Amino acid sequence: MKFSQRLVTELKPIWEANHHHPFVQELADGTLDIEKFKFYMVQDYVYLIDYAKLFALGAIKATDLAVEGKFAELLSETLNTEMGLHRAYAKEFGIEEAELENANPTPVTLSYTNYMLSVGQSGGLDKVLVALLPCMWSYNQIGHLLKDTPGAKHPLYSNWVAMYSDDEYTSLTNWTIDLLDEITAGKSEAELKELTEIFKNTTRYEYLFWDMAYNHQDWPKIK
Ligand SMILES: Cc1ncc(CN)c(N)n1
Repeated sequence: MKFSQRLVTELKPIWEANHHHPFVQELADGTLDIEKFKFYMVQDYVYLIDYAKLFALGAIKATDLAVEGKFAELLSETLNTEMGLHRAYAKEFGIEEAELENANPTPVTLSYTNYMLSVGQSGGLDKVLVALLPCMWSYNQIGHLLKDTPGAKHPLYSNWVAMYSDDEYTSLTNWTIDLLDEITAGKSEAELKELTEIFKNTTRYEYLFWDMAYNHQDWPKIK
């Protein structure tokens, strides 16, 4: 069995909990409170500033030129296309770009990005991949799940659904999954277990991120 198939089989309950989170469900129904979406969008922008660096780490740790180039493409897509969507939303909400960029990360945002970056910096390409993959892969699946829901026609949420179900995003996600399968073929059970733990942690962070956005979880208001 390919390692990617093993991951989704082993982690099915968490994986599906992400798909069924109320934030995602209400996005699909088009009933999500706009204030929750705004809070999410700002936090997601701050998240992506650091997440994009994982692709730079992928390029550093790549052992061939084609892989290095693809990570450069992923970095560029994140900074320009994906974050471009957030900048367009911010404009619509009257949020200045500087405000977006300098927003204070919540405890969950900070912990999630710090975890990924620390795993990515200390490990090889395999660890970079399992750290970053739940983010891409779960959003691509959610994008496809939402393609035929009212959310895909919603005046505000349709662009979000279109971004993550898009062919380009799907093909970059599939490339990343295939690379993981390629470089994990032949690894020992102990190595695969360690990689599964990292993938599990970032999958759980995805859940925490939806929860943080849905419940507006921020730092305590103590001066
Ligand atoms: C928290 C989070 N996870 C995943 C994605 C998709 N790149 C995102 N924008 N934000």
